Amino acid sequence: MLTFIGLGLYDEKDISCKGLSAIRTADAVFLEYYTSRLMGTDIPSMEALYQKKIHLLSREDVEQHPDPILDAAAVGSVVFLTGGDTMVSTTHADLRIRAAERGIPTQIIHGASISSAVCGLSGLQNYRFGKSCSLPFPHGRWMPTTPVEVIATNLAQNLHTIVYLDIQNTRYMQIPEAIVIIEEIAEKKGIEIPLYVGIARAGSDNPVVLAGGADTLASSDFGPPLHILVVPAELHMMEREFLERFAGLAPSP
Ligand SMILES: C[S@@+](CC[C@H](N)C(=O)[O-])C[C@H]1O[C@@H](n2cnc3c(N)ncnc32)[C@H](O)[C@@H]1O
Repeated sequence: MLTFIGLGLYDEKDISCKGLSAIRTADAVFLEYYTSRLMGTDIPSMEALYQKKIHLLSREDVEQHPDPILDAAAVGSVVFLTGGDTMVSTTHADLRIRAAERGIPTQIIHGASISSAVCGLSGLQNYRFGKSCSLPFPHGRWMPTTPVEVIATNLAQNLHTIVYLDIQNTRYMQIPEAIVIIEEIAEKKGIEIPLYVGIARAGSDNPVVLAGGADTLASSDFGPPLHILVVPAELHMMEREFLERFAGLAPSP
């Protein structure tokens, strides 16, 4: 049996009771820590709560050499852990399909996801979101243009956009840096982005949520990662009021 478990958003205590008991009774525990991370904890604290040794997996382990995970799941009970919810903005559907091809039973135990936390913390209504995008770190002079194209397409259809920010080993893209990159590309393409919402440390006791223009957010201190950005479409009345009350948006004249 291969059980995919979402760990939730911030620390080891965000896991569901169902997820915790599946880990405690598992024969092997694998953790994928490259798509997202629980910044309020560390692996020794997770192992202490789970009462299990964690095997840390790289992207190559999961996407190119998953056989050790599948071999273990063919003969015992294996749990595969991911930050957030396990199938949201990840490629783990592929691993579930590979398990099914080998006749290995699978199940999912869900965790809280940043994609729904964004709606709760910003007041932006979930049914008004278009396609989301990821902003990678630039390589030398190369800058990714796709995220800005996704934002422009969504804005044209009056839809909000989630922008996931890159994680590379222990380097985490932060909101001010992301805005500088997006604004540089948007300017070259003649696209104007009137408003951003930046969210830091969703799921912690002190999340920061700020709404404003590029200059305001690029010069704001959001504190430690993880960070995420939303580019809102035209705001509905209640969305505007929520952002004014909870995210420092300047009241409209
Ligand atoms: C590729 S997505 C994976 C989403 C995850 N599977 C989930 O359901 O939450 C990871 C990105 O989401 C954002 N993110 C995840 N957790 C976050 C948190 N607690 N606070 C702010 N941003 C977060 C960061 O931009 C991070 O790089």
